[in-house]
Amino acid sequence: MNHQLSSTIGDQKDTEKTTLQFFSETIEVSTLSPLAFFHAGEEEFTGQRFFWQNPDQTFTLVGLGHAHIIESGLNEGRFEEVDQQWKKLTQHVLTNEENVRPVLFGGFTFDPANTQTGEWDDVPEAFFAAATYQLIIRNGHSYISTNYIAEREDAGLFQKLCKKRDELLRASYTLEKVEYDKPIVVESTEPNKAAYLTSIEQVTNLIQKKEADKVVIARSHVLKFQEPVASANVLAQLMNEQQNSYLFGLEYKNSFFFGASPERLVKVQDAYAYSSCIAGSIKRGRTSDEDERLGLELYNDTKNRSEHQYVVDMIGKTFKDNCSSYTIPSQPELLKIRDIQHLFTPVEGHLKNGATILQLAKTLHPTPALGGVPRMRAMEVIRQYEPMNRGLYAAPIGWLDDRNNGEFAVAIRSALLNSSKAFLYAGGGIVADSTPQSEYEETLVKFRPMVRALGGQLDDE
Ligand SMILES: C=C(O[C@@H]1C=C(C(=O)O)C=C[C@H]1O)C(=O)O
Ligand SMILES: [Mg+2]
Repeated sequence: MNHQLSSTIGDQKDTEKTTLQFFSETIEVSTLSPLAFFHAGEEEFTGQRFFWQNPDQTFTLVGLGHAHIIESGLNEGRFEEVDQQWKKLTQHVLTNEENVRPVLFGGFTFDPANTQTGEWDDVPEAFFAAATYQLIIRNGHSYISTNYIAEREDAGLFQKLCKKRDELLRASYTLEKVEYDKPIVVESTEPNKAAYLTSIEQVTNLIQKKEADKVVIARSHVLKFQEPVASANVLAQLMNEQQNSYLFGLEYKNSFFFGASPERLVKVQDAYAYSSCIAGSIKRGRTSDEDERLGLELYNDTKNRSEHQYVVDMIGKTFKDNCSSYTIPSQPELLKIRDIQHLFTPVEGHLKNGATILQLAKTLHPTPALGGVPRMRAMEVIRQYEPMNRGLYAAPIGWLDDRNNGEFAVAIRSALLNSSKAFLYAGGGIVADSTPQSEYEETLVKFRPMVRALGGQLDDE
């Protein structure tokens, strides 16, 4: 591939012999199902795959195999560590296609200071990967990049990688016809329901005593299946059922963390940044009349409006600090997705001072939509009262390239699948006038997308 590749930074001859180079060769292929491509990697790359699709389906990303992983165990400094390592790794990118950049995909845990043990014990505080085989589908074009990192070009390795790429591609075209059966659930439990209900009462009291303004409390729901469930199967269900959401999936060892989130944390495209304030919730109606009535009820409800406003204030301040100009509407709109309606305020602006997407993610996380106000006090309250460790749930998940473009969603409406067991997560914003029963019911609505995808029982479907 030597003669086709050109270095994006400086002259290759200037680089020291020991410098690592990022070799990336891209081919454009005919329209390809991203799910089939993901599935094609099952035999060889299970545990080393990722999947991402944005809500309007203009950008899809699939990774098979790890060309490189970046992990961090740091509490403070994990965002910076990922940022620095990625910059170093992509200092010398050699590519034949300037417009398809190497991508890093992964996520952060919600709270590295949480010490509760459980299903997340293995997972580092930050886990990111650059894929050996990276599929990007955008504007109707499908590109597969074959990536490896080495001190110098390795023609033998590259040839082997290309052979495998062609096999994966052929397998993908056959796998497009696969039909996926819903998993069969044999057990469904709410392991910490009582503890959750008590915690809502305690946290509401504490807020009434002005120890905090808002705290988001979550809980889990556990499903067990007749047989191990494949990652590709749950992605297939999400692609069918959860349009208008970020669809994401990240394999780590024997686990698969996946979800369908409506919530953008941050997107950066050519130094322009976008975020979204999403907080305040009500179910969908069974008829359009009922749906409209519920929407109006949500819109005019002081409890939900206050939950929402804390998020607007905080994200608005972040944009004020980081942008030369930005826009934030003065009133929220309603965001309607399959099972739920939310109050929604979009925010966008021109970045100044060259803030990186990871710096913005660090500043924004956790917004009061998932943490609370004041932030530090809310985190302490969550650690003390929430009956679990969130792991990657409610935290930033997404991608960035080597040119500071990228996008992170907030990993809600999500679950951790481990062979024939899944942990589903949902929470809600607690303010002074919250009540345990209505918060519990709100989490039931938020569990629905994952329960549906995994073949669980929904009372009205
Ligand atoms: C915490 C979750 O969702 C968040 C909490 C919301 C609320 O309390 O109204 C709404 C949207 C999300 O920001 C979740 O889905 O688990
Ligand atoms: Mg709420």
